[in-house]
Amino acid sequence: MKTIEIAVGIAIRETDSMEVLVAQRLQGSHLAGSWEFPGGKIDSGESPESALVREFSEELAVKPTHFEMFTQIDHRYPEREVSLSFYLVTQLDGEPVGAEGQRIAWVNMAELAELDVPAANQPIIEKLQAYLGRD
Ligand SMILES: Nc1nc2c([nH]c(=O)n2[C@@H]2O[C@H](COP(=O)(O)OP(=O)(O)OP(=O)(O)O)[C@@H](O)[C@H]2O)c(=O)[nH]1
Ligand SMILES: [Mg+2]
Repeated sequence: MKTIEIAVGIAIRETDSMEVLVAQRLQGSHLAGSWEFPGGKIDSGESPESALVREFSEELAVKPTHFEMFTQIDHRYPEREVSLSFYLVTQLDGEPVGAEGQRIAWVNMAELAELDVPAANQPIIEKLQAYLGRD
């Protein structure tokens, strides 16, 4: 099975607690209805960082201006194999919207733990909770 390379951004902001930005996958897409971190497929010849910036523009109409590598994992779903590069996005130019009609939300770590997420994301979320604190 051919592995699909994906760039994903975990946008972080601090209000009363640490919050991250999640988006609900659209009907008709892989893992429809689950709450993902925005991102998508890296085009051939494209760098992961360029893909991250492009996907944030397409999906959220914002520009990540500060980001760093967080972690990388490979995951095999029954129907496809993905290689996911997760970035921590600490600064955005603009206010994110669901530019493709998807629901988006800023959630704290407790709220994130309650969401239905892609199976590949579970270890990432645990790492994020350890990194940001649980509340
Ligand atoms: N964006 C994103 N994709 C994820 C996450 N976790 C995870 O397993 N994936 C999987 O990685 C793949 C991402 O592809 P995508 O559908 O977002 O790709 P895309 O934005 O380029 O859309 P497209 O299919 O319309 O070209 C999907 O199979 C998705 O299920 C995540 O947190 N964010
Ligand atoms: Mg996408």
